[in-house]
Amino acid sequence: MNDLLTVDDVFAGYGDIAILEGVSFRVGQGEAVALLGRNGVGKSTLISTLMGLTDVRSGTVRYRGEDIGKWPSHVRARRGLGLVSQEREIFPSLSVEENLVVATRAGSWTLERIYDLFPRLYERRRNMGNQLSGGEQQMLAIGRALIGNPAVLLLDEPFEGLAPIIVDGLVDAFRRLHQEGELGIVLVEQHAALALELTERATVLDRGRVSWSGDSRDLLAHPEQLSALIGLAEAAA
Ligand SMILES: Nc1ncnc2c1ncn2[C@@H]1O[C@H](COP(=O)(O)OP(=O)(O)OP(=O)(O)O)[C@@H](O)[C@H]1O
Repeated sequence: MNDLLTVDDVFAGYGDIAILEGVSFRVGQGEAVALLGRNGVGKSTLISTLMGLTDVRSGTVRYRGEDIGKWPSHVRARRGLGLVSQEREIFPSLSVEENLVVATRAGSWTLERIYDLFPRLYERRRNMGNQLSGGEQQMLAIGRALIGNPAVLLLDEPFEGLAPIIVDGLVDAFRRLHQEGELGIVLVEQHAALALELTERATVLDRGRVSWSGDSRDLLAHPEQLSALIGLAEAAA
């Protein structure tokens, strides 16, 4: 498989605070990788590192084989890294459609294709960003990332805080995106079992280091190992 993103032995953090200590990670085209671990182990920091938003002390981050360590985050976004952060980052005073239009970059993702994936956004296209439910905001955040026509989609806890029926809809959309096979997807998720069902491979972090990396099905088949890695409550979620 062609790797889109490759992280090799990265040490990174915020100013003098070291968070990631020797993390290696990769995602290829058409592949979904889960990023798991207890609260505060560095999952979001790794996503931020991929986007160029942390201070990298050593190690390399490559995109399509090219060292992108010096690329600012807006260049990474323009070249193909699409981020859906926990903050969602939609414009509250723009309509749904305007939010999508301002994020558009040329490629196969168009307004029509976004509305086909999320019919709810079509129904709400004239609503302002601040007039949306949490689930609709998350659909819009994912739509905004997709219409930027990324090669890699980075999803930081996309199902967090949403009602089960809304999560089901987002999970369906996730499966569809994955089946289309165009994107590399990184899924940060607290609900480990769900994340493992949705992905081929998983990386588990523990206090800034990789504690496990391998086939998602293997970890799903060994609940005792999963709970030892990430805690009983998270494994059962
Ligand atoms: N901007 C920041 N400046 C300083 N420290 C930070 C910053 N952001 C996060 N941290 C710290 O980095 C560590 C890792 O946080 P991070 O958000 O990456 O963990 P996480 O695994 O994503 O956790 P969660 O599941 O709770 O989101 C934590 O100790 C956190 O307090």
